Amino acid sequence: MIRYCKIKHCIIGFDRPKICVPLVGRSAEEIIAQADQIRQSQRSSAIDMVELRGDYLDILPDYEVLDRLLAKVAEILPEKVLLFTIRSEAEGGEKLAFTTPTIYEINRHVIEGHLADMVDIELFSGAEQAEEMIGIAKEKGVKIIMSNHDFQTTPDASTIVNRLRSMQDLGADVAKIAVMPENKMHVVNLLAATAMMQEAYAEVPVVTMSMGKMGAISRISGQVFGSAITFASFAEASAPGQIPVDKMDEALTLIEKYCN
Ligand SMILES: O=C1C[C@@](O)(C(=O)O)C[C@@H](O)[C@@H]1O
Repeated sequence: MIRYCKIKHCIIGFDRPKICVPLVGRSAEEIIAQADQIRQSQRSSAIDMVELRGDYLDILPDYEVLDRLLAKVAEILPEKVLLFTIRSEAEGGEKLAFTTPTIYEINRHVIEGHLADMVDIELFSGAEQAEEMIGIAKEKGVKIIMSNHDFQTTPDASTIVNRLRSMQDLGADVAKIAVMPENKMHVVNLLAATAMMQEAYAEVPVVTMSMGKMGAISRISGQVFGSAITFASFAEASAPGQIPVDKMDEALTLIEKYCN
C-alpha cells in the first residue's frame, strides 16, 4: 500500500506524477524573475512544485538573503510546493564557493525556520545526520525528500531498490533516485526497479529518473511504472533530459488517458 505525501493541494503519489520545475538562477533577482514568469505563464496550473536549487545561488551562505528569497518565492507562488535543494558536487551539483556553513547546516536552518515545504537530503550525506534532520523536519512540519544521484552510470535494479528502501527506512517522506544510462538496458533497469518498488516495497512515494535523452522516457512514464514526481524545465534545465514543462504536461495527459 503506497502512502501519499500531502502538501497544500498537492498529493504526491496520487494520480499523475507531479510536475516540479527547477529555479536555477545565480542571483536572488534571477530567481524572483523566474518565479514571476511562472506565475504569469499560461502553463502555471500544470506546475505543482518548484525546486530552488541552492547550489546555483551566489548569495549563499548569507542566511538573511536566503530567508528573504525563500519567503519571496513562497509569496509569489503560494499554491506551489516549494522544495529547497543543495545538490552536492559529488552528486552532480554546482561547486560551492564556501565551506561553512555546510550543506547540512544550511538545510537545518531552512528546516528549523520552515522556510520551504520540502527539503532534499542526500542519502549518502550520512544516516545519522539524516535521521536527526528528519526528526527536526517532522517536528516542524517540513517534508523530506531523500535522494541519490549517479551521473556516470546506472546501478543494477536491486541496488536501486535497496537505496530507495534505505531512504524510506530512515524516515524520508519521499524517496528519489536519478541515474545516468549508458545503454538502453540501463533505462529498463531503472524502470524495473521503479515497478519493483511500487509493487513490493514502497511505503512512501518514490521518484525515479533515468537522465539524458536516452532516459527521458522515464520522465514521462511515472504513472505507468510508479514515479510520483517528474522534473521539467521552465527557464533552464537542472539536469540532462528534462523536458519543457508544456510538453511534459501534454505527455502526462496522454499517458494518463491511454496508458494507465
Ligand atoms: O534530484 C533531482 C532530479 C534531477 O536531477 C533530474 O534529473 O531531473 C534534477 C534536480 O534538480 C533534482 O534535484
